[in-house]
Amino acid sequence: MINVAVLGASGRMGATTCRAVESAEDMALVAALDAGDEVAMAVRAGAEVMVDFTVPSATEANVHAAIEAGLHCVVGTTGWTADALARVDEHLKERPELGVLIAPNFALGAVLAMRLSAAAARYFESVEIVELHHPDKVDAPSGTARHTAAGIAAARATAGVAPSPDATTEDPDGARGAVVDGIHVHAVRLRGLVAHEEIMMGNPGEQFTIRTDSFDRVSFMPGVLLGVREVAMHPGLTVGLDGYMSL
Ligand SMILES: NC(=O)C1=CN([C@@H]2O[C@H](COP(=O)(O)OP(=O)(O)OC[C@H]3O[C@@H](n4cnc5c(N)ncnc54)[C@H](OP(=O)(O)O)[C@@H]3O)[C@@H](O)[C@H]2O)C=CC1
Ligand SMILES: O=C(O)C1=N[C@H](C(=O)O)C[C@H](O)C1
Repeated sequence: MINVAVLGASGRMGATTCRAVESAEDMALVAALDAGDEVAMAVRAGAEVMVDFTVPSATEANVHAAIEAGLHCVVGTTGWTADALARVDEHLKERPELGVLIAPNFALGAVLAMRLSAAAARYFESVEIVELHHPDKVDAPSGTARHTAAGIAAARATAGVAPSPDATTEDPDGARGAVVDGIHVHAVRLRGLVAHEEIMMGNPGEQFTIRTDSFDRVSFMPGVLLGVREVAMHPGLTVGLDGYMSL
């Protein structure tokens, strides 16, 4: 049995994760914690793995507290900067036996969309990303869109591909969206949506679109449970669930 603590347990993802852990035959939910609770409570409850679905402003401190306490971490919360990841990496040098998985998206379709778009992007002149979410989401662009853009930008840089053509010189209202690692990212917030992403690529006379849709938060659970099962076998910091998959 793997003893699991969930941080952010009353939230949309935390509550879904608690139910998934309780339903898993090889796991026990030993602590369901929220704002105001301390990671020490998870340790006292016998947790081995902490799952974090909290808020971007809290997640880094939670992970450092968990490392200090000797817990493996599976993190779905967004808002991670390169500097924040580097600090976790550095902290883990003091506890080389621990694993930390930080994954911007646990849905299989989203993981595949990130990998496939990075593989395809070098073959197209233009690439843009549209991410679409429920209106209660606090951050934009989504963590998934940021990670997707980073992967595409790295692949295009390696292949020596020119920036996407764009003749826009007048855009006083920001209609062209955010620019993440040189890739335009457009964020839609609409009641009825859960989590969706479209990566659009274009060449003269053709378009290639990769789309992933999470219609329900249960879509993230196989990935979260995979993370919980595997994290102790992957010491150090892993960013992205694809690090635990054969892709
Ligand atoms: N990686 C993935 O696959 C996915 C990632 N996400 C990400 O997960 C995060 C959570 O999303 P979601 O569940 O929709 O958000 P919610 O707002 O529904 O849940 C966040 C929860 O965290 C709690 N919380 C806030 N601060 C702390 C803290 N310091 N310690 C413990 N708990 C805290 C909140 O409590 P209170 O309300 O009392 O403040 C709330 O219960 C977001 O960053 C989102 O982008 C979402 C879906 C999938
Ligand atoms: O807040 C959400 O809902 C989601 N957040 C993650 C993100 O920012 O990419 C993952 C998924 O898109 C759902």
